[in-house]
Amino acid sequence: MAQITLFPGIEIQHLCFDSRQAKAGSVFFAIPGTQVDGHSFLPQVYAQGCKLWVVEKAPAELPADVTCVQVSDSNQALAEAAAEFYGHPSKKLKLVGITGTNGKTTTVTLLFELFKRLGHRCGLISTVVNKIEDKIIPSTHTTPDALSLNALLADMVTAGCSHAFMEVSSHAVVQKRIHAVQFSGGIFSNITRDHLDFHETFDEYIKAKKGFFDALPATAFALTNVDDKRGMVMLQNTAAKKYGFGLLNAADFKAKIISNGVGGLQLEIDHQQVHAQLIGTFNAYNLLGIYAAALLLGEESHEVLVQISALKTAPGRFEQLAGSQNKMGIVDYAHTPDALENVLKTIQAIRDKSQRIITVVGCGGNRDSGKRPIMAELAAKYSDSVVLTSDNPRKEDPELILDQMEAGVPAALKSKVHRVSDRKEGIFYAVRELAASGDIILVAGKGHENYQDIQGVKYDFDDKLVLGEAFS
Ligand SMILES: CC(=O)N[C@H]1[C@@H](OP(=O)(O)OP(=O)(O)OC[C@H]2O[C@@H](n3ccc(=O)[nH]c3=O)[C@H](O)[C@@H]2O)O[C@H](CO)[C@@H](O)[C@@H]1O[C@H](C)C(=O)N[C@@H](C)C(=O)N[C@H](CCC(=O)O)C(=O)O
Ligand SMILES: Nc1ncnc2c1ncn2[C@@H]1O[C@H](COP(=O)(O)OP(=O)(O)OP(=O)(O)O)[C@@H](O)[C@H]1O
Ligand SMILES: N[C@H](CCC[C@H](N)C(=O)O)C(=O)O
Ligand SMILES: [Mg+2]
Repeated sequence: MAQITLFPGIEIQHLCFDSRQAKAGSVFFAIPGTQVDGHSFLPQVYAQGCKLWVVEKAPAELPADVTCVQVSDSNQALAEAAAEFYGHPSKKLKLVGITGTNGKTTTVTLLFELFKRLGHRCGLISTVVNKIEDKIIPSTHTTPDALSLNALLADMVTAGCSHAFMEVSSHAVVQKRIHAVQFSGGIFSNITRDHLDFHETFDEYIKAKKGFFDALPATAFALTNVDDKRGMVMLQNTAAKKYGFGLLNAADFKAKIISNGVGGLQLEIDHQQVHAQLIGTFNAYNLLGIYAAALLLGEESHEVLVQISALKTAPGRFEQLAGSQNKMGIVDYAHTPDALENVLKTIQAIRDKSQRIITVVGCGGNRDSGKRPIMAELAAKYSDSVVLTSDNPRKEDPELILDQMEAGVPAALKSKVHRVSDRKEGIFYAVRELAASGDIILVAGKGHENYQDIQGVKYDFDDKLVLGEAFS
């Protein structure tokens, strides 16, 4: 029980924004959503005994025993109430958020593992999993809704955590999921096309990410990738202390790649050499980003580098699987054109030239359709053979998604491309029919995911398990 500013003098037992959870003692926030309008459930919540409402639009008839507060933005009101209800847990933690198209999960996972190694009690909020120290809490979103987020942060405080690392998605900024959450630091990884189904234009998508930095307090640090074209723009209006990291341009934190191979990356950071187990130039950025964040949080440079060398890749991110006949499998979450290009370039750079690259890739349904032809073209450009297949078709027809992908493949590359809409059959075809001894099979797009969403039903599916089966 707690009091919140919206309802002075009333003891609140519970906050909710889903009518199905409303009961006596709850405050119900009516939110206009993308599918339905939360205001249409007001009669239902009343019938369930919930008489404290927060609305954007005043109801035509208000029962006499209901206290209704009208606000201009229910999402924002919910975020403020959630922070109050849970006692502003973010202020009791060193909370660092990261935004960007790619690298968020990798960065927060590495930061969480690094800070545990440095002796701190930590929390993690990510696409793959949420954690309070070693306790696992399943993740449903990259960034949880404001209520779940504040509840999770409060549990971290109760568990004695000093630090928490979380992903900040562009959806979360727009829907105010992080409004009223106080960050000690913000990191920007990069921005390339994605989610244009939701944001409509690339400018809107950039604006959403920038909104995270605009809202940081002066006490926080804002750390940006200066090698990204939009890196400086992100920090233009922030009150936070500004820092940059990069491999190419002048920056507060700089790194040089000494070597990049199957065994990992050899980097020079701050005139010190460090060997990391992660592979690829994009991971050099992720590693430099976490090094910079660690120093900005007060950690000692040498100790940080010692611990960085022990870090392993995040689940489903460039995970390697050895197969029969020396075939090598790589499972990676590349589901954007930029990520796919980076991963394929990395494989090209580290492979032995006799090894051919066979890529299995699809594009999710009910998501940005503009990336489909681009991803198929990139797959064909950088691979010796490609199997276009399904990746969470959701409510769309998988064959139509494949038609859109195939349309992006230039005529000269068409002979490399095969089409097998069933993902399991696609992986088997790549491993058993297309790959020869020693070849590399990249299975891209689903990484850690353990389901395939077809028509709203989530069927068990794990790229790593299927790949293992195909190898056996
Ligand atoms: C597009 C989007 O972000 N949608 C999120 C949004 O839902 P919505 O606006 O569609 O809500 P809605 O279904 O129209 O309902 C409107 C309101 O009515 C309420 N309602 C609904 C039904 C009912 O019976 N009673 C009731 O009260 C709902 O609780 C809601 O408050 O608010 C919901 C509650 O917080 C989220 O679960 C939902 O995430 C959906 C499932 C989703 O797929 N989101 C993805 C796109 C997402 O958020 N992705 C990002 C980024 C991913 C990445 O790049 O990593 C993420 O952070 O995960
Ligand atoms: N710094 C980076 N720059 C570009 N690509 C990257 C970077 N880090 C990882 N990738 C690629 O992007 C994929 C997704 O990485 P990761 O899961 O860390 O990103 P994310 O931002 O959390 O994605 P999502 O928005 O789906 O949660 C990886 O599997 C890899 O292919
Ligand atoms: N967070 C991203 C993940 C996409 C992963 C891919 N497997 C897909 O389902 O499209 C999204 O929801 O758009
Ligand atoms: Mg993520």
